[in-house]
Amino acid sequence: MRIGLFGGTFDPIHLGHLLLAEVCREELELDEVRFLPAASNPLKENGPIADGPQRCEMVQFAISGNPAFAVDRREVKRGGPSFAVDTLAEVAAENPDAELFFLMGADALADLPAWREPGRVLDLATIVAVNRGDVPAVVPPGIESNRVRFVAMPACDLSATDLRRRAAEGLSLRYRTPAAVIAYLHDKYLYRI
Ligand SMILES: Nc1ncnc2c1ncn2[C@@H]1O[C@H](COP(=O)(O)OP(=O)(O)OP(=O)(O)O)[C@@H](O)[C@H]1O
Ligand SMILES: O=C(O)c1ccc[n+]([C@@H]2O[C@H](COP(=O)([O-])O)[C@@H](O)[C@H]2O)c1
Repeated sequence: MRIGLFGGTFDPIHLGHLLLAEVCREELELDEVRFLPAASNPLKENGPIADGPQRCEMVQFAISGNPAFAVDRREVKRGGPSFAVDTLAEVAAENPDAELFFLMGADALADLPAWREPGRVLDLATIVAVNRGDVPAVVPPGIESNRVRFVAMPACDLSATDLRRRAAEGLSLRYRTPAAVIAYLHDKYLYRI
């Protein structure tokens, strides 16, 4: 079993996330990709705007109908800063025969040396890194390059920040995130000011 874990704040999930997961699934022949909404990113000063259950629900809507994608709510249930090493250790213990892959964009790879126990993260999972828009993924200093795989994704400029801004300004989110997510945002009046 080859399991991809895709950690993110997903505030909200957008088509860049879905495309990243799909190109990695295909390229690395993953049996499944588990989206892992973080309770909060330990390196970010400001927490997410939508709460954990809301971000999980949006991910669930976005991936519905894709049998290879799943949402894993453990970090939101655990609460506090979400350290990848804790989650990977749990998933590894639950799936002793699985090979784990942790998916991320170039910006997240650049931050990896600042994560908790990056060496142990690399022992537990192969890192799979994609370009973020036109910015290529590059192995940062101190990270063992033979534990990182690169996957090329069609450049996508979308960010959750941009979606939140558009939502606040009442601009269209159509084709930036799945329709069911847009409906949920409208319904919950999320990111409006
Ligand atoms: N357009 C994109 N192209 C490639 N990777 C992306 C893209 N958007 C997000 N990612 C990656 O997805 C993961 C989760 O990202 P996150 O949920 O923080 O979204 P974001 O769009 O970066 O959010 P924000 O704008 O709030 O910082 C990270 O590894 C990030 O690099
Ligand atoms: O483990 C850590 O120390 C660590 C530090 C920063 C970020 N992360 C994880 O990296 C993932 C991407 O975070 P984000 O906020 O860029 O979407 C998400 O799963 C975070 O929990 C993990």
